[in-house]
Amino acid sequence: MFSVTCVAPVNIALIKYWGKRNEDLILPINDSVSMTLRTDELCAETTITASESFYSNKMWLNGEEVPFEENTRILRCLNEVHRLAICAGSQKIPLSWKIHVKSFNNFPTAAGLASSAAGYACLVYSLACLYGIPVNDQLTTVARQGSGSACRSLYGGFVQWHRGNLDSGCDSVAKQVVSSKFWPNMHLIILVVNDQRKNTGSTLGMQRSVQTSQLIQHRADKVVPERVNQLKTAIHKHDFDTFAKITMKDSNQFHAIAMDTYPPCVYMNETSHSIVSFVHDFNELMGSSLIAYTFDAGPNACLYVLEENIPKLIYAINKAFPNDEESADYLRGIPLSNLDIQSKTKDNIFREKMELLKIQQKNTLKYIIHTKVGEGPRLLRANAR
Ligand SMILES: Nc1ncnc2c1ncn2[C@@H]1O[C@H](COP(=O)(O)OP(=O)(O)OP(=O)(O)O)[C@@H](O)[C@H]1O
Ligand SMILES: C[C@@](O)(CCOP(=O)(O)OP(=O)(O)O)CC(=O)O
Repeated sequence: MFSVTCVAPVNIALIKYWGKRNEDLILPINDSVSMTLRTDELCAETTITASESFYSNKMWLNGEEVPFEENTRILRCLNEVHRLAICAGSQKIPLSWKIHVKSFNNFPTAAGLASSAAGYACLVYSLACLYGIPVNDQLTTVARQGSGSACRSLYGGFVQWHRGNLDSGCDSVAKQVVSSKFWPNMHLIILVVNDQRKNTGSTLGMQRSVQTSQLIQHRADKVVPERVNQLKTAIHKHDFDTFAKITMKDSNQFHAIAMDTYPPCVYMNETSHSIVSFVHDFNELMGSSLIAYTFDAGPNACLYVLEENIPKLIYAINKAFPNDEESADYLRGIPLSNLDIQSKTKDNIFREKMELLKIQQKNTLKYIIHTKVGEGPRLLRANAR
């Protein structure tokens, strides 16, 4: 009996993947670029056991058994890893042995917080560790077939998923742009507006967009290629202002396409839109873009911010989105206590500016997660008995 336990991170796209040119192989119509988050706050943890005595493949997600043999995405990942093991001549364990997969997410599943990205990246990475095959660009083509965005979670830092041109999908791979060490003070504040299961999943939503949106092809052909280059240049130069503008514009364009879909996919809600206004008001008052928002297929806001600007941002969030609770349950993740938020209340000019922010109703945010750029998946344990 062999078993491995691994963790894999979530990634949040700056340039969004939305639309497939091949549904089975999960081949996208455009490149995308993301930032991988550290695993301390958001991760999937997966244990895979292979044994000669298991009769069938089984899987449990967050403690509940879920179908394995009926899930074509999981089967495809397993078959592809087997194929790579054969190609690599790896004979660590017999491919005929059945496996049991147990996976947990330490955050809400299927709520628009990229659980499928962390989950499939963790599954594929764990299979690679189990069968002794290397983690490289080829492995990202396997994670891609679990969930498109999962291919980007196999690397840390900033990652580009190249759409590729081949029908086989061999060139539709993720590659690291820069490691997490390159911009270590890049943090993320997630404003959780709703952590319930969402209405239209990404898979169905983007399928409908490809079929009905007249804007989507223009985005893929004309807008994204230029944006990807500009964003990568901004990352290489540590140019937060440009990084922020591109990120916000791309989030807005993705939601414009979701709305151009027929029937429309409405992912953002009233609170999401008030967060957008808040960020623009804050940046305007500060005289440059200190925060960038992005929204995936749900109402929750991901705010990119440099570490040195977090005290200002948290002060402003508390002002504009007042909350009765200030417990650890409301402010989750990297502790804010060691950040000098109080000193901002003594800065008169800053305080006066913050008086101009529009105040929302109390308790509109459910909770806040503070995290930062992080590394790719890692092996926690391996056992042989
Ligand atoms: N740890 C995991 N291991 C394996 N599969 C997982 C795991 N977590 C989630 N999944 C799969 O991903 C599905 C959820 O994907 P879905 O795209 O609906 O939500 P999401 O990834 O949280 O949101 P989004 O992709 O819009 O950010 C689950 O139903 C399950 O099939
Ligand atoms: C809005 C997004 O988060 C969409 C993610 O879509 P998925 O990767 O969940 O879709 P499938 O490939 O069908 O599994 C944007 C992004 O992460 O790039």
